Amino acid sequence: MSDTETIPVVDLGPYLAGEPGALQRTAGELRFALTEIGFYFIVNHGVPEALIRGAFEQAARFHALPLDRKMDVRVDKHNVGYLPMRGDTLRTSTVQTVTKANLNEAFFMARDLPDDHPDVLADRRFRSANRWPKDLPGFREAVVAYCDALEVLVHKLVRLYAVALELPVLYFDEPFRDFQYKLRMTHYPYQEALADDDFGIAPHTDTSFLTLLAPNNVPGLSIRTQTGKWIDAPVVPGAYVVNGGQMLQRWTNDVFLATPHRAVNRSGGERYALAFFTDSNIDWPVASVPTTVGPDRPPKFPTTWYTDYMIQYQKRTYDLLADANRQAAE
Ligand SMILES: O=C(O)CCC(=O)C(=O)O
Ligand SMILES: [Fe+2]
Repeated sequence: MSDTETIPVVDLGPYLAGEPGALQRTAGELRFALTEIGFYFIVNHGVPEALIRGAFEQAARFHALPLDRKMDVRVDKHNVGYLPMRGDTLRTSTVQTVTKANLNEAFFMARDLPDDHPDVLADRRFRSANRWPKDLPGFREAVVAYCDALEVLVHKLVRLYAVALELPVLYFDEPFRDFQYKLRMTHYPYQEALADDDFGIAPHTDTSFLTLLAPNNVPGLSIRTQTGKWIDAPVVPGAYVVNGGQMLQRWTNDVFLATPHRAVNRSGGERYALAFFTDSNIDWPVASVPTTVGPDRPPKFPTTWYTDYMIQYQKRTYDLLADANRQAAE
C-alpha cells in the first residue's frame, strides 16, 4: 500500500542520465505524488550545491540591508522587488480565514529581461526589468545564475509531467519554452513567541504550475494532506521540495493537486526560503490538457492566461499593491 501521509522522495538521477525505463518509472512516481499528496522531494536533481548556497547567502545579505535601502526597490505592479514585513495578507486563502499579516519579508525577481527587450520597453505587465538593489555587488549575478540552473531543471521536469499525464513526452516543451517565473527570497525573522494564528506564511496554495523550494536546513514548512492532517516537511538534505499550484489544477482539470501549506519559523534563529514559482509562457492559454477531459469529465475551469489570472490574484493578495494596481488601471 502506498503512503499518502508522507511526502515521497523521487530520485531524478536515472531519468536525467537517460537510463532505459527511467522516464516512465519516474513519471509514474510523479503521478502518484501529484494525485495523492501534491508535494514531493527530488534528489539528484543536478542543481549545483554551490549555486544553492550562493542564493541563500544573497538572500541573507539582501535582508540584512537597512530598511530604507530595501524600500528603494519596493515591489511594483509587476510583482518584482521588495515586499516589506506584514506587506501581504493571504486574503485569497481558501484554507482558513486569515486576518493577520505574514511574519516575513521577501525579495522577488523574475526572468532577467534586458532593458531593451520589447516587453520591457512596452511596460508589459509581468515582463518588466528586475528591481536590483544598488551597491550590492555580485547579488544579481548569483541570483540569476541560480535561476538559470533551475530553468534547465524545469525543462527536464515538464517532460516528466507530460508522461505523467499520458501526453506525448514533448507536449509541454513549447508552452514552457520561455516560461514565466518568479523567485521569492523570503526572510522569516527570529520569533521568540508565536500565537497559534501567527504564521511566517499563512496556509495557502501557490498559483503556480509548479514550485521548486530550495533544500532548506531550517525546518518550518508544513503541508495539509488529503485527509486534512497537517504534517511537517522533514529536512531531506540536498532535496528540493516540489509542489503544484492553482495553475496546475487548471492545466489538469483538478487531476493534480494544489495542496495547502504554511510555514512558521520556530527554529530559534533566522529562516530563509527560496521559492521558484514556474508557469507557462505568458501568452499560452491555460486550459485542461486533453487526457484530463472527456464526456464524463467536462472542464471545470474556463481557459485563462497568466496575466489575467495574476492580476486578479495580486489585487486580492497584496495590500501594498493596491495603489500600484489603481494607477495601472487609470
Ligand atoms: O518557507 C517555506 O518553506 C514555504 C514558502 C512558501 O510556501 C511560499 O513562498 O509560497
Ligand atoms: Fe507556497
